[in-house]
Amino acid sequence: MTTKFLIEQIHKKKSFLCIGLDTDLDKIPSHLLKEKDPIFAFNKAIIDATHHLCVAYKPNIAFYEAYGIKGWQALEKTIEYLNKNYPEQFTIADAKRGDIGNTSTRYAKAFFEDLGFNSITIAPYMGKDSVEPFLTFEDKHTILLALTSNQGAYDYQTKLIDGKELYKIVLETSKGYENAQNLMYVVGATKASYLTDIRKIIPYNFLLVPGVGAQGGSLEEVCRYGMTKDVGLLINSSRGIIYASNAENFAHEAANKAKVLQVKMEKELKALV
Ligand SMILES: O=C(O)c1cc(=O)[nH]c(=O)n1[C@@H]1O[C@H](COP(=O)(O)O)[C@@H](O)[C@H]1O
Repeated sequence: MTTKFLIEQIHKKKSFLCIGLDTDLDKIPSHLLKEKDPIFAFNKAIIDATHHLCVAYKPNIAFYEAYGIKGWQALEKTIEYLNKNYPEQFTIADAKRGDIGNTSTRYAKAFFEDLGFNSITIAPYMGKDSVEPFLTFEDKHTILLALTSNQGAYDYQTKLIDGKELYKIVLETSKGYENAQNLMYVVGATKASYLTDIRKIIPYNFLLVPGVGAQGGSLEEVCRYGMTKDVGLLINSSRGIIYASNAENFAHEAANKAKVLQVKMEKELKALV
């Protein structure tokens, strides 16, 4: 998917919401457990009920790998369902991969070609040759972890190297990678106050911003400091939407939670024009 198409979808739907499909058998409504594939049944219901309120879905791969081959099959069915029925949705494999070049090439093939995701999250730690294999795919996006939402982000990411924070070095260095136009970055919503500095380094790139809802980040603050004239933001919420209810009408309740965020986003988009 091109970035231009993603921006068009954001304006069409008046939303830059990404719904995280962090599907956990211990948390989904118990009536689904008798389904042949409870993970897919849950995802399908959530997607069908929320697709008009969001522009992206982000399955976190850990939640599928945790169930072995069955989890992997549920992931495959979910991305196939999205690509077939809602091809306008931007899909993110939250896999946080990155390895030596020839291994990264295989990861890229797995998520971009075999599974058909539009994008993947990547850890920058192993450097240029671990990231560039993902960037060679046209109209696929590599979402590099810059400043993450968790407490551990302060262990390394904000540490100074020659007087500069490590996350700033990640941003500046990656701008020089081949096909850097295919880069997006992760910045946690809990780190909104850093966004002014971040936008000085990457004024245009899209940011994937997790951490609103369950982790306590503020959508309004993220928009205040991180929004660009082309929006430039995909704000993710996972648990806060998909586990809104355990009742039979869980998908409807999830849509209600998504709607609350979409309405706030519509307001932010109005202020932009
Ligand atoms: O790459 C991510 O998506 C990510 C980066 C980050 O810094 N923080 C973060 O929470 N995430 C992911 O975003 C989702 C957040 O989920 P909720 O806290 O339930 O909304 C999870 O899938 C996390 O793995």
